Amino acid sequence: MALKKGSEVELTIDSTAFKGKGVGRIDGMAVFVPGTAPGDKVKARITRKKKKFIEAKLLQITDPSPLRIEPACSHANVCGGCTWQHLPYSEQLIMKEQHVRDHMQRIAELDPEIVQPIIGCNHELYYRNKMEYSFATRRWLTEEEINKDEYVDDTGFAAGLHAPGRFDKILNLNECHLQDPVSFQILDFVRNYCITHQIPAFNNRENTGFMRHLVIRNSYYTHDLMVNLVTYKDDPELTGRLKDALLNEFPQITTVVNNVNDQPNPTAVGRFEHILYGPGFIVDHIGNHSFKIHANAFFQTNTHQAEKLYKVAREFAEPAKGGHLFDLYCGVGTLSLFMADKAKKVTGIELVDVAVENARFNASENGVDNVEFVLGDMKDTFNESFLKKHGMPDCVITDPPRSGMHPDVVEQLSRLQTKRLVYVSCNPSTMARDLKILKEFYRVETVQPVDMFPQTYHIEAVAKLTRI
Ligand SMILES: C[S@@+](CC[C@H](N)C(=O)[O-])C[C@H]1O[C@@H](n2cnc3c(N)ncnc32)[C@H](O)[C@@H]1O
Repeated sequence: MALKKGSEVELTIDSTAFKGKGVGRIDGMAVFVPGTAPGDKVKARITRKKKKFIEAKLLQITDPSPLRIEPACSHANVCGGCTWQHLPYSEQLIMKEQHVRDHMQRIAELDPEIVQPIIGCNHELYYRNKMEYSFATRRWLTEEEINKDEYVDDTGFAAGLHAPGRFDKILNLNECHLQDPVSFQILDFVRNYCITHQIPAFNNRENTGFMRHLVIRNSYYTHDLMVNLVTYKDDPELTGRLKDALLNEFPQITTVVNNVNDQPNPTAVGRFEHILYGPGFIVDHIGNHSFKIHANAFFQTNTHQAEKLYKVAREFAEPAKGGHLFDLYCGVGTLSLFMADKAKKVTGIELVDVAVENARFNASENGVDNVEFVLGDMKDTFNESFLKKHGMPDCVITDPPRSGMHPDVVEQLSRLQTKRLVYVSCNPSTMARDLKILKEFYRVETVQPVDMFPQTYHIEAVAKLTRI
């Protein structure tokens, strides 16, 4: 069989790779086919051929895997939000655990046996406390729509989620099952309001238009509900009218904010923010503590499961009892407060100023006085003079973003004389990359996968390291 770009191939999918793609083999060569399940027999077209692997696009499932189930959502096969809805949750968990094992073995070169059985989530749908929807003037057309004979309108106003791997195309959502149902109702209302009142979506090619994103945050325990309108221009009259319409339709909304991002970058974080209604933040709980969360501050998106994750981190940090704990990449101080009662002192570092403000407020609001939070970029802040000023830690918890830790931070941790390091990560590949370096200085004792994101390939994991 000719294995070159454009060739059609037939194969059986036997496993999944990280990022959710199905993997089959032709002549011993791994072929990655997105949208497939182990056991599927498929026809696919080669889109990329590298020395060690091939990427292919699914053309047809000729014999579906017995594992397949009917997805809950009609967008499941084309949406970038959930890519594993065609698999039962029990299978998703098996695959996620295996991915963590594979990463520890292949990238970190660790014994995969250190990976513990995964901790699953009780809620398979509607588990998110935050959704970030986007608007666009052009909507993503599925192949089926493109191949239809009649004309398909792809202009106008689309509101929804990105098509997989595409930042310029938005899948116009008719349903979504990741956050409380009110979240999609608000999206649908804003879309209809904008179309009726001729408020244009942002056009990311020409940098024109108005509506960029809609971010909805709801708290799991207090039922606070925040709507964040992210716009390209600052137009208080227009956003004021939209806010009034929203409050009229959804009286349960507790706060409305407007982030104005007048720069080309696609982020939902504005250059500045207006509070249009309510306090400008929501309050949620993890464990015994309550947390004030502003629109642009990080908060674990699965509140219920975050408590399980933090319990693992707390158990792994055990030797810190009575000692000094560092909470690197601390966000709004959630882990710091979760650990504070067992430490003499906790020092957190965080890049985002409003998150640090929230962290300080959260500490005082919860009556916790043995924590301090430092604003700064980890790679510049976490240095010798920081250690001189704040003292040596007995235990360090690090919870970096998806990209993992900056090499300078890994190097600093390698030098640090701390007994225990607890690494919390939402990306096993960058965690494995960092562990490969850290294992020269620390024994990686155990890795605990915790599923925070059902229906997706994403997986959180916590590693326990002890200084050699
Ligand atoms: C995965 S979150 C973890 C937050 C917190 N531990 C929690 O559980 O809510 C990562 C945090 O790192 C912060 N961050 C990202 N890059 C950073 C950097 N270079 N220096 C310091 N903090 C950073 C983000 O703003 C975010 O709050």
